[in-house]
Amino acid sequence: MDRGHRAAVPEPGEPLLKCEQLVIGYGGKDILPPMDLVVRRHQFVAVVGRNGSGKSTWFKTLLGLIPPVSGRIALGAPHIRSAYVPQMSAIDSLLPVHTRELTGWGRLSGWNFLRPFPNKTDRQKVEAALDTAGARGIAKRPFRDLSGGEKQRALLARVIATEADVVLLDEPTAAMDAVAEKQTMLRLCALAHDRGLGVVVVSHDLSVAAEHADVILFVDREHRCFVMGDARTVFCHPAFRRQYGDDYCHTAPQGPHRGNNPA
Ligand SMILES: Nc1ncnc2c1ncn2[C@@H]1O[C@H](COP(=O)(O)OP(=O)(O)OP(=O)(O)O)[C@@H](O)[C@H]1O
Repeated sequence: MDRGHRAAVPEPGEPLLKCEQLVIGYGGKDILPPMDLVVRRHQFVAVVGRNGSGKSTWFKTLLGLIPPVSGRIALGAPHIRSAYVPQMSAIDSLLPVHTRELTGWGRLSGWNFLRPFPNKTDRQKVEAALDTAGARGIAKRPFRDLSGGEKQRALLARVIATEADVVLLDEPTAAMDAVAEKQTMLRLCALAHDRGLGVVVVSHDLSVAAEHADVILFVDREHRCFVMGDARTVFCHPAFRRQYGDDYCHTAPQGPHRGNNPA
């Protein structure tokens, strides 16, 4: 298993996003117990769990799209900004825009939507984001004509263009082939480790999550629990084995528990 890129991983830094006794759910009814965790700069967090376990609900709560049942979400500092890539099924595929324009939307905030990117800095940031996401080859193509994996690359470019401090990506490689998935995970690693973002990714590919993430968050709505730690800590935990069996524990890469302690 390729873990060479970890050698240069800096220690997790400044807290970006904090969950303090956060309880998520719908209509005031919780689906998981209270959660305390911190997403830090330079950290790549993978969120795993069976279908319906609460991963997207957690993301939506972090983004303010769903109110918490109780507890608190806090930014590490007032200037911290977050950005989100939803699941593919949540994206309107009929969007009448090209990839470059879509990436430019990542630069929109406040009243900026009134000007179609005349600003040189914005244009440069968009081009850089297309390169970073590996989306230059599809920059001129209409979003609606792209394949599923290409659409995901375009959305990655858009989220990079935001220059957010913490990015939340819900299954960003679900439609990609194995090569594109690996490239994308390495790009996300570079965003975290080299550029110092906090990167949080929902993934159903446990091997890929184990290979790339510094920290794994396992969510289990059925048994109302979650486990957080490095791949071995999580994959060998009884709660995880109850859902996924023992195989992942036997093959889990060994690595330091990077620690993601409550604030
Ligand atoms: N608006 C809603 N009202 C009530 N329950 C909901 C609502 N949206 C989702 N749920 C339920 O909350 C639970 C968690 O859903 P969520 O979408 O967070 O799961 P997930 O872990 O992201 O699943 P998947 O891997 O399939 O994307 C599910 O049982 C789902 O049916």
